[in-house]
Order: sequence, then structure tokens, then C-alpha cells
Amino acid sequence: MNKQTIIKVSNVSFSYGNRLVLEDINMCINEGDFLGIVGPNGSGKSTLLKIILGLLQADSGSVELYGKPNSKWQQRNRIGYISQKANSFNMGFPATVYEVVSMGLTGKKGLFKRFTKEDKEIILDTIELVDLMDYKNQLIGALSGGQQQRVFIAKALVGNPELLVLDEPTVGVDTKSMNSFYKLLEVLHCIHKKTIILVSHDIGAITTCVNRVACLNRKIYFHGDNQEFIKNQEAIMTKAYQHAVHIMEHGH
Ligand SMILES: Nc1ncnc2c1ncn2[C@@H]1O[C@H](COP(=O)(O)OP(=O)(O)OP(=O)(O)O)[C@@H](O)[C@H]1O
Repeated sequence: MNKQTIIKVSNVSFSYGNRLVLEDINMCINEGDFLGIVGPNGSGKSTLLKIILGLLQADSGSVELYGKPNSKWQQRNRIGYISQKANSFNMGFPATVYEVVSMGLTGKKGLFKRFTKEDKEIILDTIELVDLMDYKNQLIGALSGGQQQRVFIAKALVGNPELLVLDEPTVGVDTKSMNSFYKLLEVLHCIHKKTIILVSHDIGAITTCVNRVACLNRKIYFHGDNQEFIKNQEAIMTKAYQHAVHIMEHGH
């Protein structure tokens, strides 16, 4: 059975001013993919995500979401997005874990609608899913970096999106929390059947959980199965990073 194409990027180019950041990008992301996007600093990864989500407009080319031009895409609740900016959320903001997660439902319901009993159950189930039940009434500022990150995952998940888009979610998180975070993503992918796009610098770690990899540095240097990427990693990375790369074992 053919899987549904969720995202189709065709011939996309984009510049900030006269600086070409993305050049003729083509890629398809299908239902059930867990795609890791890797590439050096400033290689255009976040920009590509923003163009896919319609937050930036490509200079040329097109993006389709579920078969429709992304400019006409209305069902935002089908996509959960965690931007790099989640890291800069004001942690002094006096909101509890429960309150932050519930903010993820207001987009779906409308700002002034009251939460029903069912909504409240969904919020609690999502907090349970990310293993923060013991902290549900704690202020977000009192949590560790890894726990805060789980709160943002829960906020993105609470509307039950089919696609989860994560931009560098492990920045500033310790190794132990990072490992349990990757396990959570595997559960979301394998058991909850989410399609996931994960941008990360941590190539060693992400290749242990993704099934597809795209390697980007202004252009796409590779887009295919994880196993094929791992087999040819050194050559692909050398090309993309434009200098010799020696792969180090990841103790993961
Ligand atoms: N708003 C902006 N205005 C001008 N230039 C920008 C803007 N945002 C990003 N850039 C530049 O565009 C290039 C691509 O940035 P982008 O954030 O997409 O890369 P990235 O691969 O996500 O980087 P990183 O891994 O460091 O987060 C970088 O050189 C960056 O400095």
C-alpha cells in the first residue's frame, strides 16, 4: 500500500536579502516517516522548516501539505511544531505544567472556549505520556531543562497532531534527558504512529532512532533511508560539510 505524501517540497529556493540559503530543494515526506534533518550551522535547516510550515515564503518553487499548497493550508492543528524559540520561553512566567500544556489546545478550540471534562482528560493523558504526572502542578520555571522540554512536547502533542516538527529540541539538555527524549520520540513514532521531522546537530544520536535522513547545506546532499545514510555517511558528510569528516562512535 502506498503511503500518503504529507509534505512535497518542489524546487524551493530562498534568500535572506542577497544571501542564498536554500537552492532548488526537492523532498517528499510520507506518512510514517521519522526524518532527521542534519547539516552544519547556518545550512538552512530552520529556514526549510519555516518554509514548509508557511511561516516564510519561498522565492521560487512550491510546498504542498497533504496535497494542497501550504498557503491554502488551514488545518494547523494537524501539525505540532516546536521551534528553537521554545528554548527561550520565559521560564519565569508563572504557569504550571498543566497550564502550559493546555495552551496547546487553545489553538484548536479558540482562545475563549472553556475546556470540557474530555479536554481536561486529554491534557492529563498527554502529561502522563511525557511522564510528568508528578509535576503537573509545578511551575514550569522550577523544572529541569529536560523536563521543560517534555512540557513543550506535550503542548505540541495535546491537539493530537499527525505530524510533529521539532527544531533542535535537545539544545541545552543534559545527556540523560536527551536519551529519554529520543526514546519518547521512538514511542511517538512506533506506537502512536506520528510522522516526525527532527532537526538536530546530534547526527550520532538521531541516526539511532530515525528511519529517514536528509543532509542539507543550502542544497540537499542526501535524502533517503537511514541505513543507506549510515553506510555512506562519511562520503555524504564530506561533500555536505565540504571538508573531511571522520565519524565518531556515539555511546548511545
Ligand atoms: N531572519 C534572518 N535574516 C537574515 N539572515 C538569516 C535570518 N535567519 C537566518 N539567517 C541566516 O540564514 C542562514 C540559514 O539559517 P538557518 O537558521 O536556517 O540555519 P540552520 O541550519 O537552522 O542553523 P543552526 O543549525 O545554526 O540553527 C544562516 O546563515 C543564518 O545566519
